[in-house]
Amino acid sequence: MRIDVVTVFPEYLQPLDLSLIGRARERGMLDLNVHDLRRWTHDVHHSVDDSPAGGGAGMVMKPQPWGECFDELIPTDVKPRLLVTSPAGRPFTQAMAHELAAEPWLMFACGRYEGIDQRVVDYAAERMEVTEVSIGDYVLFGGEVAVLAIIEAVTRLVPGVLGNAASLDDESHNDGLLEAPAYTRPAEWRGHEVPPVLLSGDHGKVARWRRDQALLRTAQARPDLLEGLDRGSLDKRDRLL
Ligand SMILES: Nc1ccccc1-c1cnco1
Repeated sequence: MRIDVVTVFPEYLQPLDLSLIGRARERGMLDLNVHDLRRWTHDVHHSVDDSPAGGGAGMVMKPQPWGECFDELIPTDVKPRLLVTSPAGRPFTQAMAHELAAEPWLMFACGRYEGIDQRVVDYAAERMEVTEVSIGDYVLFGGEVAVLAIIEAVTRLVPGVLGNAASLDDESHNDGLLEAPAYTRPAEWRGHEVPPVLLSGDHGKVARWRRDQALLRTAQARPDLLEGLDRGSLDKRDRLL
C-alpha cells in the first residue's frame, strides 16, 4: 500500500517512523511519504493561507499550492483515494478502516486554520474519489492528529503489518462489540483478583465469560452499538443478557 500525506507540519507525522508502522515501511510493506505543502508555494513567506472570502475570523488554506501538489504527485492514469480530514467529514469507523485498507493508494490532505478552500475538494473530486473524514465531534488545530489515527487504524489491517494477525480477532469493534476486560499476572493485586473463570483452564467458559463481558460493557458504554448489531449474530445465550 502507498500512502502520501500532505501537511504544513511534516514533523507532526514523525510517529509514523516508529514501531510497527516504521518496521512495515522499512520492510517495504508500506510506501509512506510525507510532503510539506510549502514545497508548492513560490512567495518569500511560503504562504499557504489567505483571508476568508465573505469575511470572518481566521484564515483559509488557499487552493494554488494544493493544485500544484496534485499536479506533481498524481499522474493522469493512476489516482489515489483522497482523504481530507475535517470536522465536517464522514465519521471514521472500523468499517471505514477496513474499506480504506483495501485501497492500493491513499492520499491524505491535512487541513489547518479554518479549513481548505472548498474548490480544492471539488476540483479533486472531478479526478479521483474524495472523502472528507472526521475522527470525532471536537475541534483540533489541524488534521494531522486525525491522519495519524486513521493511518494507524488502517495500516494495522494491512496483511503482514501487525505481527500476530490473531490480535485482530478479539478487539473492540471487530464484532460490533467493545472488547472484554483484560487481565494478566499476578492472580491477586492490591486486593483485586483476576476473575477465577480466567484461571479455570476451561476455554469454553472463558469464551462465554468474555462474550458476556463484551455485551455488558457495550450495553453500559455504547448502547448505540447494540442497536446497529445484526441480531442474527447474537446466540440464544446472548439474548438472555
Ligand atoms: N478539527 C479539525 C480541524 C482540522 C482538520 C481536521 C479536524 C478534525 C478531524 N476530525 C475531527 O476534527
